[in-house]
Amino acid sequence: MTGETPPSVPGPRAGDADVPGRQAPLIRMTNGGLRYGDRILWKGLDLDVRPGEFWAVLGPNGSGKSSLVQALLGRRPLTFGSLRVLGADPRRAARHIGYVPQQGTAPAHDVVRARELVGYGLDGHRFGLRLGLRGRGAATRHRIDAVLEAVGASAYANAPLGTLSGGERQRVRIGQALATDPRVLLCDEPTLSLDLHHQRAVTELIDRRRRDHGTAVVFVTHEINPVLDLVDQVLYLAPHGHRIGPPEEVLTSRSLSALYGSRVDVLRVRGRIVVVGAHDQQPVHHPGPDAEHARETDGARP
Ligand SMILES: Nc1ncnc2c1ncn2[C@@H]1O[C@H](COP(=O)(O)OP(=O)(O)OP(=O)(O)O)[C@@H](O)[C@H]1O
Repeated sequence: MTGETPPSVPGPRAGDADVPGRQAPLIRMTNGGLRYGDRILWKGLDLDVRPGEFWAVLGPNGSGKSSLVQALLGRRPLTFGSLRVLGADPRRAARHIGYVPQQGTAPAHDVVRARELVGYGLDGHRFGLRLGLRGRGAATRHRIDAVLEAVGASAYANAPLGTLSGGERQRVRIGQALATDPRVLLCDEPTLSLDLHHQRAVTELIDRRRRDHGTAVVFVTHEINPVLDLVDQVLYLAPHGHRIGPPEEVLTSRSLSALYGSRVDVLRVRGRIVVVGAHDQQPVHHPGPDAEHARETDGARP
């Protein structure tokens, strides 16, 4: 769709060789870390996000989930380690990354019409404003219409964003993120403050994209249950380090108690996960330089 050749993906990491047929990662972070001033948000992160995978990023307020998304977008350089997206510096891969931000528009976006916002996605002007759709070719207009239809937003294509409900706006934003045919989709709490019906609609749109096109999804959320059936890997960022693995390995009482440094109970009730004692509203205090990552001490990482 973009007419550009995407940057190539990296070769195998040590250990990949014993997994025949495994696709090369679209995102590879090696020993990644981020620090603001003297505060380390996270460090020692090794991520391999492969085509079609759905990653959920969980953790309490202030644990650095959005900062991780900013790093993957190439807006926030890592303090430690290395990051390649489609085998390149993330800024070079930006054209192939779709980004769905949190609810709540910048006021400047309120007057922008839904089809204009999708148009910015097509132009690669996802993060700024451009004026009007005049001068665009018929092919572009058709593409915008097709995207709006795919996300179920045709009915309000010409409505200013400020007049749409939260759920309607999120559909349009997903359209904007999908407009360039992204190979990686970064979603920062895209369902926050949506009702259950709209949460489901939004996650279905994202899931359909990865199933139909092999787009890798990184999905930041405070609420795992609406996406639990979709998740391949969880990255849990917490006060005492981080943990990576499938939900059944990461979301356990033992694992979360280690991550929070206090007793946390994980209960499974009718297919839902209930976490008791994780103090999600408590700001993260920072691991000192000698703090071990829970996944390193736990010894249960695959
Ligand atoms: N540019 C910055 N300079 C300094 N500190 C920052 C900067 N951006 C974010 N922070 C701090 O880093 C911490 C992590 O922020 P971030 O938004 O990544 O957390 P989060 O896990 O997404 O939180 P929430 O769940 O509340 O959205 C916060 O304490 C925030 O104040």
